Amino acid sequence: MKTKIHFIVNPISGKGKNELCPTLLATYFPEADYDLVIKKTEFANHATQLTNSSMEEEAEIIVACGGDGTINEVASCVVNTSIVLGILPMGSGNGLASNLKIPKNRGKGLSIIRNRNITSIDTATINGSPFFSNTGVGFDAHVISDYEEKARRRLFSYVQSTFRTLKKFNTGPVEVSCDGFRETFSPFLLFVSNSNEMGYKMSLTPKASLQDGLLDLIIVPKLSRLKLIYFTILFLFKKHHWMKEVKFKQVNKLKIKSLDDTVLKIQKDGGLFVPDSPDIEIVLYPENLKVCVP
Ligand SMILES: Nc1ncnc2c1ncn2[C@@H]1O[C@H](COP(=O)(O)OP(=O)(O)OP(=O)(O)O)[C@@H](O)[C@H]1O
Repeated sequence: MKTKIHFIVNPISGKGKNELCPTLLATYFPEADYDLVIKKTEFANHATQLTNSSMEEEAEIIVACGGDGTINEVASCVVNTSIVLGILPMGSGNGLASNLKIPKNRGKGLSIIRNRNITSIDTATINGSPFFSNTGVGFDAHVISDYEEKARRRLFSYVQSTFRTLKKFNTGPVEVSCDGFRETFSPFLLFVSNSNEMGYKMSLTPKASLQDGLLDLIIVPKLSRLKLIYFTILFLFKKHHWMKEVKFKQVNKLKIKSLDDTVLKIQKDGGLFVPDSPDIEIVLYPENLKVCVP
């Protein structure tokens, strides 16, 4: 029996113009042993439709070829099934791939899928919608909201969005509750991560693990301009835990309530997510996604 592998390629992720060359694929997956299908996404969320049809077509491995957004769309379908997720990083940040030590090099990425060294990782949901890397309701969500209006998916665009957001960022008070902990504050950051990397090798939660059955929560209340500069410098040097205002927690579920009843802006795996209510519930599910790793 041939192994069925389907590749879902997001042509616009990262620098764009992503393609998978069938001749290159054939050198890693000989026709005698593999049944390969390449599908290209044509619009946002198309990867979900394509993955669902690949599941009906009985693909055993479905490879997300893109960034964290594409992985989110593919993995949201295969989570809790025996279907294995493959990852070929083609995004801008590639946070999850980097945490899993999957390199950007196309040949190395294909070898990892061919070797079929499979592990199970934790996943999580926010108001029932899956995420795999991280989610946040603070500054990061507002940056992503600004970034999504721009055409170019580059590091420089993130930097531009960050500066624009700094000028206008404002959020109302929220209440966070988990495991006997309850806190009310107006967040600069309220960031929940399954992975130890956000992309571009940057991390707010360096102790997070994809296999510890826990989500890493970082809480930073609104800061004065001077403290914000200090936080940014510490963050760039991975020392933001030095600031007394920065709190970390490890939880397996938490609730966030918007106290002024506004529906919060949410960032989920680097994309904007609009919840249907001011009340947010985040839940971790241990090791329910199978992934090819080095
Ligand atoms: N043909 C398309 N046209 C427009 N948008 C698309 C198309 N195909 C996929 N998308 C959308 O592109 C978005 C961005 O994809 P993705 O997150 O993979 O790339 P990225 O943002 O460059 O990488 P990263 O998240 O790692 O920084 C996804 O939300 C996806 O729904």
